[in-house]
Amino acid sequence: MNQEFAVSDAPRPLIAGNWKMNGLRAALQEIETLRDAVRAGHVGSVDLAICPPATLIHAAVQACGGVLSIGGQDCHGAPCGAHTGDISAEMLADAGAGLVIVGHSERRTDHHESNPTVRAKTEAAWRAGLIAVLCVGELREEREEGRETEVVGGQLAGSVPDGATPDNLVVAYEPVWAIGTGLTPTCEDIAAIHLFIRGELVTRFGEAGQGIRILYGGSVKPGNARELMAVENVDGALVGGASLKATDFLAICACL
Ligand SMILES: O=C[C@H](O)COP(=O)(O)O
Repeated sequence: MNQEFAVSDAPRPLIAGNWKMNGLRAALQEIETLRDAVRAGHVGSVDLAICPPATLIHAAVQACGGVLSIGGQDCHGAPCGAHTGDISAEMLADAGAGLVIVGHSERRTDHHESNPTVRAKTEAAWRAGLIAVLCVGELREEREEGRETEVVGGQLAGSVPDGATPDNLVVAYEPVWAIGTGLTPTCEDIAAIHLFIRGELVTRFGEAGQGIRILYGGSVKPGNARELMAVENVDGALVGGASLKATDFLAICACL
């Protein structure tokens, strides 16, 4: 690693909330609370994003007043066509989204999404001008077998297209066993796998790989965020449950 670059030009942190399948229109109040906090100067030098359900994206874009990014939780690889129930990256962009989560473990599990599928979705995001927040992470048994770098390395190699830059890609490391469980890896374990991911990105993309943000996700809460966000090569967080309430989300942001 280029230590001088890492110290002087560390990426600006990103705290992204993934609401998953939660949120009716009343939840837009949470977006308004975040907007007001940013406008009041209560959020420091950190980028904020919320990925609500697709039904709320357009309204969330209106509610956020341009002071935080709104994103999708998934997109199809094609721009349009006979894919009932799916949403294209172009549709997300048309609704005002600036980013989209791809390859979340809940999509990889529930919808059997493979690495080539995630790669196609990432390319679709880029085609539509969106930042792809690409998720990787091992299962509990893979961690217990000491295979986490093998698994994550395979996901990166298979899912990340050529041409990644800090402006079009964010990687989110989310150990599947830590999602929604209240469990988190140790800081040493997070440091080790984030360093591994950084190395893979630099090997493949050169200096651009130094600037690609690597988020940690999995049971990030106000009570543990400070310690998790202080880990080297952790450039922010992908937050699930604790992003549903603006007060919790802002408390996490305050830890950076
Ligand atoms: O996308 C977010 C992650 O799946 C983390 O969810 P969680 O914070 O509820 O564990």
